[in-house]
Amino acid sequence: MLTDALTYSFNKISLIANYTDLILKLLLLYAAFLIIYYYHYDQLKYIPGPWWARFTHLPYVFQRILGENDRYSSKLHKKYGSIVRVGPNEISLSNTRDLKIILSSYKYPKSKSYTHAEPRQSNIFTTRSEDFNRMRRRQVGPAFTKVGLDSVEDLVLQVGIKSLQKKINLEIDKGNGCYTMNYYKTFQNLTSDVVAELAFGRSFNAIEKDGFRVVDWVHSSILTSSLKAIFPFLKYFPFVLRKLEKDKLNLIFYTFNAIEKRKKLLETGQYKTDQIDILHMYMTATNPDGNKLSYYEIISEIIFMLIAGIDTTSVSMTWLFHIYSVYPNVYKKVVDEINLHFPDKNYMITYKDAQDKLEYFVATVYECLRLKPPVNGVLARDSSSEGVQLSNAYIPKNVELLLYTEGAHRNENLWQNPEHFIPERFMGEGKKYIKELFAFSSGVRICPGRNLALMEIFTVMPNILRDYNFKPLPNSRYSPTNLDPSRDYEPYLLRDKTFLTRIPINQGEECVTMVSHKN
Ligand code: HEM
Repeated sequence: MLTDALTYSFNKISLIANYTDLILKLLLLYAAFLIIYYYHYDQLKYIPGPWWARFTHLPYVFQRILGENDRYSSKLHKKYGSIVRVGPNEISLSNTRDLKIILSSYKYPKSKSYTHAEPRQSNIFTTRSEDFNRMRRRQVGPAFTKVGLDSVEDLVLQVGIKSLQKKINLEIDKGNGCYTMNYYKTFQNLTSDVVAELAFGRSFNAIEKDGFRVVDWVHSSILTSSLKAIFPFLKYFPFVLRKLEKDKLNLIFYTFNAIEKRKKLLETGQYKTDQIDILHMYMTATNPDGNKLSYYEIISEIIFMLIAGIDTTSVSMTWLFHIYSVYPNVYKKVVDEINLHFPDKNYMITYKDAQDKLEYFVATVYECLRLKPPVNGVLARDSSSEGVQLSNAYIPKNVELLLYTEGAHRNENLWQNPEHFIPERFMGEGKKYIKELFAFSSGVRICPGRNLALMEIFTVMPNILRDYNFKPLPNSRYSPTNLDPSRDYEPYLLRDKTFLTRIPINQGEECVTMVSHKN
C-alpha cells in the first residue's frame, strides 16, 4: 500500500518536473527567438528607449491609464532624446520639426486607437480617412469661420460671460460681499452652456444650476472612449462599462431630441438662418451622394463636438486663472491693461476688442497654452505605408507615432527658460511663435474649434478680471513664494492628470478663489 502511494507520488512529481522542464525549455526558446529577432530583424532597434520597449508597450500604457503620460514622457525624452521607443511598434516624438512633418499632411493618418474610441459611426475626429475628414470639415467649417463666429458672438456672450456675471453677482449678494468660487467647475459649466447652445440649439443652463446631468453624460462618454482606445477588447464586454454606456445612451437620446426640435424649426421656417451654428451646418449639409446626413451621422458629430468643446476650453481657462494666482505681477499687468483700455464697467469687452487692444493679456493666453497644453498625450499618428524620414532617424512603415506636444513646447532651441511663464515671448515680433504651438495641434487636422475657444476665453477673462477682485484662499499651498525645484524654482503649479485633457487632480479643494466686487 505504502509502496503504491510512493510510486504514485513519484510518478506525479516526475510528470510535473517534466512539464516544468518543458515549459522552461519553451520559455528559453522563446527568449532566444526574441533576442535573435530583435538583433537581426527589429526595424526599430536603432531607436533609443528603455529595454522593455523592445518587447512590450505595457509600462507606457500603464502610465497613460494612471493619467501620468506627460510626466513619464518627459522623463523618457530627457533621458533618450527627442525620438524614444516606447513599445515594439510605438515611438514617442517631441521635436517641433518632426511633429510638424507628421501633422502637416494626410499622409500620416491618425492611428487605429482613434477608431476604437469612436461610437457607432466615424466622425470628423475619429476618422482616418482623408476624404471623409475633408468632407466633414467642409460641412461644419462655416460655423467656425469669421462670418460664422460673428453670427453667434452675441449668443456666446449671452450664455457665457453675461450669465457668469449674473451668477457671480447673485452669489456675492448671498455671501454678504464674498463668493467662494470653484473656478474649475464654473468654467466647465460655462463652456458646456456655450457648446450646448451651438450644438443643440439650447443652453444647458449649467452656470445657473451649478451643473447639468448632460455634462456628466459627456464625461462618461469621454471615459468610455478613452478606455476603449486603450483596451479595444472592451467593446466585446459591454457589461464592464454598463453605467458609462447607459450615460452614453442618454446622451444619444438627448441629441436625437435636439435634432428633432431643430428639424421642426427649419421645416416651419422659424429658425433664424442668419445664425450659423454647428447643428445647423450638419443638418443642412449633404454627403457626396446628395443625401442629407443620417441621424446617426449627425449624432456622432454633435456628441464629439461636446467632447471636444467643453473640457478643452474650460481647462484652458482654469490653468490661466491658476497661473495668474501664482504670478501676481503678471496678474497685475493684465488687469492694468484691461482697466486702461476698458475702464467702463458697463461696456462688454468683445472678442475683437481683446484681440485689438489687449496684447499682453492675449500673450498670457498663448503662454499658458504653451506651458500647460490642455489636450495632451492623445495625438497619435501612423508612419504610413511608406515610412517617414524625421530629423535624425528614419521610421519604417506602419509604426505608431505618439506626438508628445508638451515636449515640443519645452524645446530649448525655440523657448528660452521653458519652465518660466514669460508672456512677452508672444508679443510684438514674438507673435510669429504662436504657430510653433501645438495646443490646437497643427496642419491638416488642426482643431477647427480653436477660434470659438479663443472667443470664449477672450470674452470671459477680461470682463471678469476687470469687474471683480479674486483672491486665493489664505491656506492655499500654491503661492508665488512656494517654489518647485523641478520647475527651475518657479512657483508650484496644480498637480494634474491627463485623460484627453489635463485636469487638476484636486480641483474640488484647490481651484477655489474668493470673489468680491471691485470698489
Ligand atoms: C482651448 C480649447 C481647445 C483645445 C486646446 C483643442 C485642442 C485640440 C487638439 C489638440 C486637437 C487635435 C487632436 C488630435 O489630433 O488627436 C483638436 C481637434 C479637434 N477639435 Fe479642438 N480644442 C479646443 C476647443 C475646441 C472646440 C471649442 C471645438 C468645437 C466645439 C473643437 C473641435 C475639435 C474638432 C472637431 C477636432 C477634430 C479635428 C480633426 O480631426 O480634423 N475643439 N482640438
